[in-house]
Amino acid sequence: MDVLAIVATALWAMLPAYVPNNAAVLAGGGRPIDGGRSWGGRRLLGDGKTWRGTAAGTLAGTALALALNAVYEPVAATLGVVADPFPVVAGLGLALGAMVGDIGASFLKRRTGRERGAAFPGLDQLDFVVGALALATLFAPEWALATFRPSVLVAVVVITPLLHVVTNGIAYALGLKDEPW
Ligand SMILES: CC(C)=CCC/C(C)=C/CC/C(C)=C/CC/C(C)=C/COC[C@@H](COP(=O)(O)O)OC/C=C(\C)CC/C=C(\C)CC/C=C(\C)CCC=C(C)C
Ligand SMILES: Nc1ccn([C@@H]2O[C@H](COP(=O)(O)OP(=O)(O)OP(=O)(O)O)[C@@H](O)[C@H]2O)c(=O)n1
Ligand SMILES: [Mg+2]
Repeated sequence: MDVLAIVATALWAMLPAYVPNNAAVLAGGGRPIDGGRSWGGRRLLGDGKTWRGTAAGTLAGTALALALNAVYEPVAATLGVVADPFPVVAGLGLALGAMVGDIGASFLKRRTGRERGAAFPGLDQLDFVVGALALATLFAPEWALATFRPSVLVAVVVITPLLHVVTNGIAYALGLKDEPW
């Protein structure tokens, strides 16, 4: 695979894991998943992880995977994407995994004394990637292992932090987030 095909495949395959983060920001808020509970004097997760945001993110990512399948032939082939269409369980795994990874990162951030919204460079950019790849591999092992070959994984790990910084900057500029990370 040439570099362009590797990058296009990484972006294409990760879209159902990227968009949940955006959807959660747009639809987030409401009752926190941890119900306000604390552990060791600090919140379990914090008010940044809500049921509505998690549900919206999971739905948006899964729906996007199915939408991408609908345009798979003309778009993926043109972009040089080397991946099979998303099995619905792969879309679900990517989307739910992104949310679970982000929730896990919030748990760790609270345990290390970071308040809600505090930056944790590296973790903030890759938490949802770990969750998405883990759940996609769990739910759809054949598709995930065939799609996320080593070269594509390297592209995901390199590109995602850049995308995360840019889109968080856009969200902050648009007033959608209180901090640009
Ligand atoms: C191109 C297609 C098919 C879909 C793109 C769908 C889409 C919604 C793009 C919007 C990206 C954007 C500019 C959003 C800004 C506004 C917003 C709602 C931001 C809020 O989210 C910020 C942040 C929150 O995450 P956090 O909780 O962890 O802090 O979101 C994190 C961002 C990412 C995880 C990465 C986002 C990247 C994308 C949404 C995809 C970018 C799309 C491409 C690079 C093109 C796809 C290329 C190919 C070859 C398919
Ligand atoms: N499962 C989720 C994830 C995100 N969000 C919404 O998206 C915003 C941005 O998400 P993120 O940056 O991950 O949360 P933070 O507020 O920074 O909280 P934390 O410090 O726990 O990351 C959150 O404030 C929240 O409004 C949500 O409601 N539910
Ligand atoms: Mg944050």
